[in-house]
Amino acid sequence: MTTERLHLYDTTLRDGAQTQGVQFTTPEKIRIAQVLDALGVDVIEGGWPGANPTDSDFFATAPATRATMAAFGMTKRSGRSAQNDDVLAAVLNAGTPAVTLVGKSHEFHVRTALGVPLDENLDNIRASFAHVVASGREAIFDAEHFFDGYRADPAYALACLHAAFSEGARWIVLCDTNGGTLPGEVARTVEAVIASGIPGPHLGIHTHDDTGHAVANSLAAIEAGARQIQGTLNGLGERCGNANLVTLIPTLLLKEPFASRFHTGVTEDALRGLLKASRTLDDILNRVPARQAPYVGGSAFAHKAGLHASAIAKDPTTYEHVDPARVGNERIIPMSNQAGQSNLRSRLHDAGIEVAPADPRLSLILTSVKDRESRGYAYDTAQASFELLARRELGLLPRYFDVDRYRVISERRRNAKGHIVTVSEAVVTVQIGARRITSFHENVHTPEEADQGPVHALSRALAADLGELQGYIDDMRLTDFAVRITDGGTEAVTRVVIDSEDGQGRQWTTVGVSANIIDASFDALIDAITWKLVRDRAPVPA
Ligand SMILES: CC(=O)SCCNC(=O)CCNC(=O)[C@H](O)C(C)(C)COP(=O)(O)OP(=O)(O)OC[C@H]1O[C@@H](n2cnc3c(N)ncnc32)[C@H](O)[C@@H]1OP(=O)(O)O
Ligand SMILES: CC(=O)C(=O)O
Repeated sequence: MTTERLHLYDTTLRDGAQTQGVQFTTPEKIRIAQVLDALGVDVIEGGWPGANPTDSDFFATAPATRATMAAFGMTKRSGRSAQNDDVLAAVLNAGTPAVTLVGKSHEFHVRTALGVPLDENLDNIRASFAHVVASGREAIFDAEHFFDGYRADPAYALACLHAAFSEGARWIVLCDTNGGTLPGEVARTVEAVIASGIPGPHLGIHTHDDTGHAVANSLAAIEAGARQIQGTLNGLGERCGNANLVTLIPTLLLKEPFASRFHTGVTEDALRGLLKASRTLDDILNRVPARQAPYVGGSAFAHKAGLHASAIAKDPTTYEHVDPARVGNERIIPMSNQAGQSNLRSRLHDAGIEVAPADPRLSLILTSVKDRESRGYAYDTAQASFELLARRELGLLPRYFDVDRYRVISERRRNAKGHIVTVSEAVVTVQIGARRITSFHENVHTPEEADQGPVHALSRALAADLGELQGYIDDMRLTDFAVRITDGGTEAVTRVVIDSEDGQGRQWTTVGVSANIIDASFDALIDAITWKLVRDRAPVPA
């Protein structure tokens, strides 16, 4: 059966750059363009040349891509010709094969934001697209506020679309700029646009997520006939973001009615790189990946409840809508107070520990997990701490070292130049086999330096000298440290969760709980080091 082509248009580098708190550098934009190209999108909108130095630099140094590169700008301003509009000239001068111009299609915005007569806006759209088309570029019209405009004055909104289309625009993109439209209305409006004479294969959809419906609105537009979908990686974008391509792409490839009616430029193989593409963007933005992101989130295929884990062990399709491997994700059966023996045996198996179903120690481990969770621990993320707990109950945890004592002091004072600094000192004494080792670490930092401080000093002192074990932990690094005040039964306690990684690319999470934040951190640090020693099969010191 032949399928119809859907075109994916990415605007991470333009609308995504309008996300509050996001500021890409040129090298970052280049890297993201390469990720998008490898994924298989059709168009990469690189930014607005002339609007800021980064976007101009990007187009000057843009990587060669299989995807079509588009420069973004706006229709010409009133009072000058398209040829003499310097903003439009900068967009065309970027020399991209495609040019996207945003223009008004809502009479309220023409009157209020532009302050020009309605006919003049139509003339500006026509003149702009005639100019872009004459320059030999693929011309794309982003009809701003189209759905609101159509609701207010359908004839005028449609006239704006036809002004661009009649001058040769290849794509007419209906924008839900304020993100307030719902799927039913999107579908009806797209059908009306097609009925007005703009065929579906020339229609695109650009949605925002202000009601949480950006993806649903895009799908509604496709079902109604639109054939280009605009969106961003991880749903970046102005305010609440744009339609998330990381959600849309697998939906279009794996879900009906889309999978059997359409195809895109994304191959099955590239789809398996989806999680990596999403995480690369998080890495660049220094963001913690959203656990509950559809398809690619760390929890997207995490089966926490005992009943789920039990059925998953029999057949994963019982609780999974797609195979996680198809999007590069994996199944997790976490441990927690919601778990049963199926979760437990699955986690132990992942850790290389086989325990027979009837082994009474399974109940002891479960009881211990549930008891500790009631005191504030959380093992569904801290899988490494869970593994150590289980090994302890099973008598499989080597005794690598004992901590005799630690001391931490934090002092705020003025340094010799009169600047305020915080000095954190930590001393740790450990017993390793027959040796007793005392290590010291001091850091001096400004009050704003969040990655320094007493816990940092403590972790450095602890990892400074572990005798013959030192070689096993030298490549270890703490990557995240999260503190939460939680209700541990009768009173509030502090839960510290630490993420670590090593030179082999392994990442693991540990947890510590105490009324005292330093104690909680210390326990999580000890678990982090111990897990690394267990995984590296370090010999127990004599
Ligand atoms: C819906 C969207 O997300 S569209 C993309 C929006 N993105 C951005 O705005 C980011 C990049 N923008 C910028 O760097 C700047 O706004 C620039 C360089 C484009 C323009 O800067 P300035 O010349 O200082 O203008 P400013 O940003 O204050 O206002 C925009 C002007 O463009 C006009 N304008 C807005 N849309 C259009 C349009 N589609 N066609 C023609 N003119 C327009 C406005 O009426 C306003 O004109 P005015 O100054 O005469 O009132
Ligand atoms: C063009 C665009 O980004 C919008 O209308 O939302």
